[in-house]
Amino acid sequence: MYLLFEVYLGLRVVSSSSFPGVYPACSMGNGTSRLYSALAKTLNSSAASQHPEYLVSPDPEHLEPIDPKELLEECRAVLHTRPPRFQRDFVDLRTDCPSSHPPIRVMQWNILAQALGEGKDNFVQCPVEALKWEERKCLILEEILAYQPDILCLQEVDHYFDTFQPLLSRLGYQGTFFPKPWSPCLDVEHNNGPDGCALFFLQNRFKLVNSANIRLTAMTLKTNQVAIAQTLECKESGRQFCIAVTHLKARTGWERFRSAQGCDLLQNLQNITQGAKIPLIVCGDFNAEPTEEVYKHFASSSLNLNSAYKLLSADGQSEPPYTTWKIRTSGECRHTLDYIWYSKHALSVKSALDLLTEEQIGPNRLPSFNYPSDHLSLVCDFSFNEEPDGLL
Ligand SMILES: NC(=O)C1=CN([C@@H]2O[C@H](COP(=O)(O)OP(=O)(O)OC[C@H]3O[C@@H](n4cnc5c(N)ncnc54)[C@H](OP(=O)(O)O)[C@@H]3O)[C@@H](O)[C@H]2O)C=CC1
Ligand SMILES: [Mg+2]
Repeated sequence: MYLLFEVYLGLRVVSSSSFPGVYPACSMGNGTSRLYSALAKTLNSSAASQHPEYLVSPDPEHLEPIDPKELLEECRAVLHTRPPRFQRDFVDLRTDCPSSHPPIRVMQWNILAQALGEGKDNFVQCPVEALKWEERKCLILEEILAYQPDILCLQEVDHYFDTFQPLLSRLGYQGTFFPKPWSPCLDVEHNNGPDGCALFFLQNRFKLVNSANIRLTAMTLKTNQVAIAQTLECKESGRQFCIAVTHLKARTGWERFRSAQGCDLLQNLQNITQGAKIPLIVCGDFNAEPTEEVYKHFASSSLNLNSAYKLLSADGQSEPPYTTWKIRTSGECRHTLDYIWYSKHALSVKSALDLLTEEQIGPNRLPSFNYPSDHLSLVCDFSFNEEPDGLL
């Protein structure tokens, strides 16, 4: 017990990237570490903004494995006064491509930075008690443990080194974090450090071949938005693929900026996949509806990408009606902003997790006592097409 309440500190590890214009990846592993504290409640979170603990990572050799069931039980004990989890089902998208290898389950999720949720987002219908980190982190972990993704692509992570990295590494994941250069979290009093993108994969399923932290540019200018791209090799099949996570610039009026960031990301992914010779999965909060230019760039790219969640629609051509739904002072915001793009010739989507219904979300929308983020998680099971037709 008390798995949730252990906190680790360690040393920063930097590995080099072979891709031009991209930053070296700050990946966990190979560091020195020490067990730091027993109770998370003793964590002085404001200290994280004075000392860059978010740049350090622990030594996995010192981490005891956790039984996921034990962690889930612990989460449920913390959440016992809350309403039960929403039921969401996987929709079978039967393809004619039987695969001899187990599917690759990918989760895309903007988990809502704690500092932004409490200090900046203005969720006027969400009680502050629903946002308490000690409980909200359990709702996030419960969601991850419920679906057990092989790969986890997260945005707005501002509790990487004190929560997700130590716990997920003990569940068998290898993680990488790339904070935003000027995270708005840092403007919030008692923040826990910058937010950023995080990418986790199960070490027993994949071997890391290459990792790149990318600071996105727009019209050649460096921006505040980032991406992580990793080439992984499946241990079962020996096949390689590239997985990327990003969080593009938010807000209306920034459509051309997002479009430029998308072009930069596509260019980086072209280089990394050698012109899509390696199959690609791109997860992200694009902060863009399907009508926006950046969406169209991805849909028409020479990387031959399709958006997985379109497959849930009757004709396979329409994105879901929403992936985020919240009420701010400015009013109700219901948008489709989150996507899982994949190489449509090399990969098949075997199933996808259905979204929450309007009834489940409820009149006060998200986040809520039942659901920890204003964005829904997206989860897909992918398989490699057995006989790629040569056009990835
Ligand atoms: N110190 C410095 O010199 C600099 C500081 N900064 C800081 O960074 C901030 C901007 O960073 P940037 O990366 O461009 O931020 P973004 O505009 O991309 O938004 C940051 C976050 O705000 C959320 N958000 C979106 N819409 C709203 C809204 N209407 N109200 C409240 N929150 C919203 C987004 O969530 P979601 O994606 O879920 O919609 C996102 O995570 C500045 O406000 C400043 O604090 C930036 C540059 C320099
Ligand atoms: Mg947000």
